[in-house]
Amino acid sequence: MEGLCEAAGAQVIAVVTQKRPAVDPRTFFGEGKVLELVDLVERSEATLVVADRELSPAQVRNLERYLPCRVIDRTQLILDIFARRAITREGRVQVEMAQLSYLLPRLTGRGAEMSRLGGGIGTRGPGETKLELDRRRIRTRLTGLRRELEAIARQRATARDKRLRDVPTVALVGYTNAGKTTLQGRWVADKGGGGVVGGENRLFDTLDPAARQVSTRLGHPYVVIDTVGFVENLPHHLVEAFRSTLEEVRYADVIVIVVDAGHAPGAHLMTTRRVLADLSALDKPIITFFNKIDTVAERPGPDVGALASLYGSAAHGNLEELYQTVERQLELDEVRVTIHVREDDTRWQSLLRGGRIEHAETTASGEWQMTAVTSRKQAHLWQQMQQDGSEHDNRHP
Ligand SMILES: Nc1nc2c(ncn2[C@@H]2O[C@H](COP(=O)(O)OP(=O)(O)OP(=O)(O)O)[C@@H](O)[C@H]2O)c(=O)[nH]1
Ligand SMILES: [Mg+2]
Repeated sequence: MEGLCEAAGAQVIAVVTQKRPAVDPRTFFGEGKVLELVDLVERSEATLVVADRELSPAQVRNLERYLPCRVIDRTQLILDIFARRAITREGRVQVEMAQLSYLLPRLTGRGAEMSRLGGGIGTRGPGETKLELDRRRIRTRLTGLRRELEAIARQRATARDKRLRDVPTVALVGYTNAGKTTLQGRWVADKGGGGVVGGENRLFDTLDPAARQVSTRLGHPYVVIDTVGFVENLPHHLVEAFRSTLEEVRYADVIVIVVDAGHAPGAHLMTTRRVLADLSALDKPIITFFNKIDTVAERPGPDVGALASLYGSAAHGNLEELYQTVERQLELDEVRVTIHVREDDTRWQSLLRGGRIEHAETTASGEWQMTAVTSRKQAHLWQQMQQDGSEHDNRHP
């Protein structure tokens, strides 16, 4: 919560917690705690109170009656961060939809309600959102935004179809600030020759999934997709609005969960897996990658070790091992195969798409014997072709 506040540009003065069998339906916190808050706000001259749960509109109103400052909830805070970060049209449309859906049930139809919202955290709207829009106009706007988003989603699906036809995809997912964008940048630098894109040390730095192509040593291409970071209790409106963006994860061939090994790795891994479950993506090949290993004294730390044994395919900060695991999963890793072919049979050339001949000689029976290095997938296709055995089979794998 403190991280989220800082991401929204707020400075955290104090953290107040309360343990209670049930929330007070009127003021969320109990009466004594509210009075304690009033005192704290007055003494510290704080200008904002953020509740780490979703508040009802009535609870916000009642709290603001006591407190000499604005009161917002976790959802509003996250919406605000997203509004600041959204860059592309799709990102902006998604955030605005989420903001308006959040706002809609909170409007009472009286102008006074709306004019109470001044500037500052939790009130920012992207684009031409005007907070004085009434309900009907908000609904009309929502319909328009939904249409626009559908059109963008169609474009995205077309682009994705085109990409999927050609190359397999790896999606980097994980808690916000885990290091996904940085990892993608290094991947591209190590494998694709592209420049490194440095991630920013701030929450929800990436809102728009960026796809970048890399290739294996043998030249087989694949795409690494960076995605929006997860956080626990991601507001429902946001999950809905960002569904088309998150869809990218569902279409990936392999998912790499990036975990900051030095920062609540267990809790963040659970949150990430829960979001993946929501996206029905848990049945995909998943590789858990423990990142920022340099920040933990022991390597790997005891909890990281336990998590790693729980989620078998984990790699500890070793990038080469990660690339290899991913490429093996995509069947793009190198294998060595020995083949026997007649001189006039040229089908073997398809085996070498992106591969190379390591050794060749003529055998006593007049056949060629060759040792080829190629991808597992090509070798597999070659084997199938041999089994099909048709002389005229000139399909290109
Ligand atoms: N010490 C250390 N810091 C790292 C490592 N990888 C990334 N970082 C830092 O962690 C911060 C966050 O990195 P990003 O790559 O932006 O993280 P992200 O997961 O893309 O974050 P969001 O897009 O906000 O979800 C940046 O300041 C990085 O420099 C690492 O291996 N070690
Ligand atoms: Mg990022």
